[in-house]
Amino acid sequence: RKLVKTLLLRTEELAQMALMSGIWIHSTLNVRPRWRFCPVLLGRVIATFACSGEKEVNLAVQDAKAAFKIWSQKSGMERCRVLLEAARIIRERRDEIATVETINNGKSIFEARWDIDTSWQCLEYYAGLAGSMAGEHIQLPGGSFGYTRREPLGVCVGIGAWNYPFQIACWKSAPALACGNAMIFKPSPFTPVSVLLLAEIYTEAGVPPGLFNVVQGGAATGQFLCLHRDVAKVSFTGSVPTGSKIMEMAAKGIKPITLELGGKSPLIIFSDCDLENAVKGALMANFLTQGEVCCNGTRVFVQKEILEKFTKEVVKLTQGIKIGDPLLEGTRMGPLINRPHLERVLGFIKLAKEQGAKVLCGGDVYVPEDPKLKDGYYMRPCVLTDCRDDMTCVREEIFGPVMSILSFDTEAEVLERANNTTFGLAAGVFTRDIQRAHRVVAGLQAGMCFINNYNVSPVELPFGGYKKSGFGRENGRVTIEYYSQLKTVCVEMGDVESAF
Ligand SMILES: NC(=O)c1ccc[n+]([C@@H]2O[C@H](COP(=O)([O-])OP(=O)(O)OC[C@H]3O[C@@H](n4cnc5c(N)ncnc54)[C@H](O)[C@@H]3O)[C@@H](O)[C@H]2O)c1
Ligand SMILES: NCCCC=O
Repeated sequence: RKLVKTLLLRTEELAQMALMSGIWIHSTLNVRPRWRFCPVLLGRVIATFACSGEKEVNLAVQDAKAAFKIWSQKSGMERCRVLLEAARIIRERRDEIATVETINNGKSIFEARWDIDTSWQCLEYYAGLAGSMAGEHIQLPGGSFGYTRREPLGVCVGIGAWNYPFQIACWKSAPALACGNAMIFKPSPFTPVSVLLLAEIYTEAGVPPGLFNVVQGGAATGQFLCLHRDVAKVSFTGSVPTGSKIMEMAAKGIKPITLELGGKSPLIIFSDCDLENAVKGALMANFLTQGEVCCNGTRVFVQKEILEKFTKEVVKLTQGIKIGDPLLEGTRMGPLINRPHLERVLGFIKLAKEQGAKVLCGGDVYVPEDPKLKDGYYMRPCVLTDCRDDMTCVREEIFGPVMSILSFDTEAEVLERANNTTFGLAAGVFTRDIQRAHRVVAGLQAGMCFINNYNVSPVELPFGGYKKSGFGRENGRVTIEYYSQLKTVCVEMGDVESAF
């Protein structure tokens, strides 16, 4: 807790520095237990974080177990009040948290505020459910009966990706805490800062000490958490390869897991769509958070009749996206997370060109005029056309601002092509034909489907993937199932009828 406090002080300094100079954090250092890692700001180290090793993970689990004993005995309404208070504090500190998140990740302050909104909304939503969680009463012969109790799992672990650091921590911890669990959260070492504010806020709202604990570090720290015998569940957000490792570790302890993994989602634009909305939807589907969004609709299938018109409008709007200092109100695209990732994304574009795609705009490094931003990992958002289904840019998750446009003729054809992927996180359809919209969505192999919009995140709706995009859900009522277990109690009101 002492460490967290020190880091919180550091976070305040960070926010101050950011406000003064318009900057961002990036961290590219190797992270191993007991090593220290340093997010870097404009080439300067801005904070130093200690990686948690086995000893620290054990301490966090020990604290969480103690807190669980207290928290799990509280009534749903008592938990509800604490979560509502935490939601209120997040709302009150929205701009401050958004500023820290912008520094943490590089996304525009405009967008970071949306993330903070979907964060406090999530806490409010599960606060509302906490008080109404209940089991069933089942009548049996002879006056006997049974009932079920919905019980928490124990100490849950949350492991987060770097693209939505604060939001991911809230989407995992809110349902976990509402169900009566404790949570230990490990953010990505690229974005270690903002979740510390969440820990502070939960404490201020009244959760017992240790109930929401943050440990810092990378893969090794994550492994200590996943393999710990007293950890009851792991909820993971990240890439498919890491998700597969989490599954292996969980299998050793027969632990339930939630996996929120990557995607290569289709966005289908039929010729009868409202073109203006479809164009706006395509930008929403591709360029939020510098394109570093798991559910992005990066395979944009456009019906041939409107291909030219749609493409022209998309390119026009894409070229108008304001790139720059993410802390400025007018900016809509900041720098990518770090240099290796920027290079990886540019590599995908190079390969796309080699494979026959045409770059209609962007796809190159962007150097802002402001000299203090010159070392940022900026690129201009890219629209690719002449794409084919077999190209690497159409098959693999790029996780950057790169939209691939493909054309199609018929509904049956596009549905087959849209589903021809190992991923299944999201999908979108733009059409004015209501029957077609629902018919196509029913045929899409994706967990989160949008009709006539894209990448909106109402916390009331379950979010999660099909196929290699994972399983389990975040948000919505169903997530209660993933953070609780049912105990059945069978009550005999008569005498024992013995076989012996
Ligand atoms: N489906 C979703 O909700 C969702 C949301 C955001 C990001 N993502 C996906 O996340 C990926 C990008 O995020 P990333 O680069 O941070 O992913 P990543 O898999 O590299 O890392 C995710 C987290 O796992 C930790 N980790 C790495 N190796 C580990 C191991 N062996 N054991 C335990 N923990 C380990 C990392 O430190 C980090 O905290 C993309 O594929 C994106 O699509 C999915
Ligand atoms: N707003 C939800 C984004 C989750 C994926 O990256």
